[in-house]
Order: sequence, then structure tokens, then C-alpha cells
Amino acid sequence: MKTAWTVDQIRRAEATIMGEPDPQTGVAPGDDGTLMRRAAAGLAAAVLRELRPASGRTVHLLVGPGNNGGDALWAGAFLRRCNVRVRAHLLTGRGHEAGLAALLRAGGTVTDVEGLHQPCDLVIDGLFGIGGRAGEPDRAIAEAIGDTPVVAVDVPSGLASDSCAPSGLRADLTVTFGGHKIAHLTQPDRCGPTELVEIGLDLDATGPPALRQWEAADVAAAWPVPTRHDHKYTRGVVGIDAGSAAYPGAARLALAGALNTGAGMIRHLGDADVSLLAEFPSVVLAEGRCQAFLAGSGWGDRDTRAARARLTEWTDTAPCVLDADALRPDLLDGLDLSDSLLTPHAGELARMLGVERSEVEAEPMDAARRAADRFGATILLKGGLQYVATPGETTVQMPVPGPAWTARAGSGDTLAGACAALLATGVDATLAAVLGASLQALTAADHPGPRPPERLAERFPDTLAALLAER
Ligand SMILES: NC(=O)C1=CN([C@@H]2O[C@H](COP(=O)(O)OP(=O)(O)OC[C@H]3O[C@@H](n4cnc5c(N)ncnc54)[C@H](OP(=O)(O)O)[C@@H]3O)[C@@H](O)[C@H]2O)[C@@H](O)CC1
Ligand SMILES: [K+]
Repeated sequence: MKTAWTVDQIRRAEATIMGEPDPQTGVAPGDDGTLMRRAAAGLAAAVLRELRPASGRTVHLLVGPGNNGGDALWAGAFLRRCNVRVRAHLLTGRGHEAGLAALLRAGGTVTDVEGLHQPCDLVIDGLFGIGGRAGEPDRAIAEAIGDTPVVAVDVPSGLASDSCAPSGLRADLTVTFGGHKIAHLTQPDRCGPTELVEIGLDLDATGPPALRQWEAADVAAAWPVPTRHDHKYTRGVVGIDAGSAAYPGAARLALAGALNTGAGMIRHLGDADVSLLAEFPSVVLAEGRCQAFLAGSGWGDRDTRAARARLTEWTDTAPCVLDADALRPDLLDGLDLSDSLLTPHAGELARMLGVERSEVEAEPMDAARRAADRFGATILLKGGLQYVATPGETTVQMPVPGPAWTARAGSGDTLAGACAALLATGVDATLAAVLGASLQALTAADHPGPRPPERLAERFPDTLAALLAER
């Protein structure tokens, strides 16, 4: 599991080691340069690995006015000891004093932006780190970098650390310090792979992380595997009301998702279409006790009064997954959704919050968190990267990311079915969302290509078997 922290948390953890920085000079009383040299040593080691063999190669440093530039300068001094040629471009004509002195002592040189056009093997981006504001890079610098591989110091410059929005330089590798920042997990295309260098920050003391990204092993460890004592009722019965005359396939898709995720039993409680049951003979039409419900997928414009009655009854009875056409504020308001899961995509979440879709897409994590608090429900915001927000909790969960092949009609219905099956096992809404979304993503990664959602769902058991074999 990767955890990501806010800039404020990183700064507070740093201050517990070095003291609060002087507001005038920005210098902390206990700052003897130790943290920076630790960071720079880790950065230099990563660059040496990238260059291998390093001796005789040339590295350009992009150096900003703050400590991010200091890290780059110190790393340059360390690289000099391995016979790497180092040229530093000081963006504002100045650089971290001790770092610059160390680089010059070690035989590094300072160059202007024209000098950056000379051939080099690698660029270290030390313009701005967590003190950076979002913005696109200076065109002259971007041109000088061209196709040369870039290693970003802490974060790619111009990418705001706390944000999900893309901007700034693009890196082939990002070397970060103390803990991941939100942008590392939400902007993998900008950051490239991220390497974490431990510098001794106690981030746990600053409160819960802002974001947790799940990995396959975490999914395997958390999966609710049935025990010898389980039977179909204890494994969980799911009631599903999905589909309509206009969207008949939604029922089939939701059933496929729930069945292949391991529901103990499924009751098909929507407008019964018995032809479905030929394909899913274990699904029953009989009403009865359910441990979880799924409502809304493929409802179309169902009559408000009927929809509201169904949602009120079901949310009063058991945890629910509410999807698609059930995600209207007029249907949701006033329901007790405290143990339920809402599964909107960006457009649906925008409608729920009464904002533009672009606002949700710009800061999806914040939007999911706001919706969780507004509706008192766990939210799974679907998309290329997915976010699970729990009401009252600071930490947002990111299920295992998957390929974009799942971005097609019907994927949401199978996912809702998967989440409902998990909810019926007794796991909470957050875990049901994370596990369901991760299962779909891992399966899509194992079977890349334009596989229809119901066919992809048929592979869920194979993915699970492989995952659990590793546990
Ligand atoms: N915290 C830790 O534990 C450790 C931190 N370490 C390192 O320190 C880094 C943070 O350093 P930092 O605070 O000095 O800020 P940094 O990112 O260098 O930038 C500040 C300067 O840039 C300027 N500026 C910003 N954006 C701009 C823009 N778009 N365009 C133009 N100017 C812009 C900004 O100007 P201002 O906003 O003040 O006007 C200010 O002058 C951190 O990322 C890590 O690398 C490690 O050494 C070890 C431990
Ligand atoms: K940087």
C-alpha cells in the first residue's frame, strides 16, 4: 500500500526535527543541512542507477531558488565524486548557498539557459518542490530539455503536490523524500515511477494520510474468503434491482458482476426477465432476506415515487450499492446512507453536488470527499483513477488502478454487482468499493483488450484465484 501526505503534513514532520522556520528567513533553528544531504544522497544514488555506467557522463541541474534546488546542487556535488560532469542552471541567478558552494568545490560548473542546449545524458529537475505553485514550465527550459531523460527532485516542477490536476514538467523518474505526495499517486503520467528516499520524517505523528493506494497484495490480504463454516446465507445474499425496458442489459451485467465476485445467493428483484435466468440458473426470483442490495443500474427514468419507495425500503433494511439512475439528489436526500455505497462517475457526481463536471474532473479526490460528507455515504468515484471517500474520514482510498479498456458502457454495472456481493459478505462500504474496483482493474490488466464487461466479469474468479494463491 502506498500512502500519500499533504504538504502541510510534510512540513510539520520536518518542523518536529528542525523546529519551526523563521518567518522572515525561512530557516529553521535546527537546520544543520542533515535532511537535505540525506535527500540529496538518495537522489544521487537514483541518478547513478539511471546513468549506469555513470563515469564520464554529463548531467544538467535545473536549480530553483529554494530547498528543492538545494537538493539538486548537493546531489550534483555527490555525482562529481563519481566522475560525472555537472552543469547547473540557476533559474533566478542564485541557488541554495551551501549546496552551490559544495557543487563548485567538487568541480561542478554554472551555466546559463543557452548552456542547457549542450548535449547531456540526464536532467535533474530541481526548480520547485513542495513549495512550488502550479504552472507550465518556461518554454526555453522545456526546449532545452528536449527528449533528455528527466529525474524530478521531490515532484516535477510546476506540479502542485496536493493536487490531482496535471501541470508542469514531465519526469521519467521522481525521487521523493520522507513520504509520497498526493500528486505522485494522482499524476503518474507526469511523475513516472516514484522512488521514496527515507529521511527520518515521522509522518504518522501528523495524522492520517491524505490518500492510500492499494496494491494487489493488499487486496489479497483483505479479501473476505469464506470459511468451512459458511453457507450461502452467511456468505451473503444480494438483492438486485437493475435494468429496465430501455436498458435490459444492465440486469445481466450486474448479475454477472455479483455472481463472479462470490455472492452466496442472488435475488433478481427487478422487472423479472426470465430469459436471464437461463444463463444464470443459480439466481432466484423469490423475495426474502438480503444482506445487501443493488439498485439503480440501468433504471433509466424510473418513476420518482416508485424509485424513492424502493430506495427508502432497502436503505432501511441493509447496506446498499446505489448506482447510475439512483444517484439523483432528489432520490438520495433524507435516506440513511451511513452503511451504503454510491458509485457515480464524474458526470453523476457533478449532478449530485450541483457543480460542473470539469470541477469534479479537476479535483476528483476533493469532490468525492465532499459528496461523502454531503450525503453521509461512502462514495466510489469511477474513472481512469478511482477514489473511495468515507464520510468523516480524512483518508481517501485509491483502488488498484487498471487499464482504460474498462472505460465502456456496462463496466459500471458489473462493478456495482461486484461491490454489492462484497457488501453482502459483511465488509464495510469502503472495503467493498476498494476490493470490487481493484478486482475489476486487476482482471482488465490480466486480459488487456476490448473484452465486453460481462466477459471480463467471467474472468474475476481467475484473478481472485491467482491473488489468493499468493496470500
Ligand atoms: N520538507 C522536508 O522535509 C524536506 C524538503 N526538502 C526539499 O525542499 C523542498 C521544498 O523547499 P522550499 O520550501 O524551499 O520550496 P521550493 O519547492 O524549493 O520552492 C520555493 C521557491 O520557489 C518559488 N516558486 C514556486 N513555484 C514557482 C513558480 N511556479 N514559478 C516561479 N517561482 C516559483 C517560490 O516563490 P514564492 O512562492 O515564495 O514566491 C520560492 O522562492 C522540497 O520539495 C524538497 O525538495 C529536502 O531538502 C529535505 C527535507
Ligand atoms: K522539482
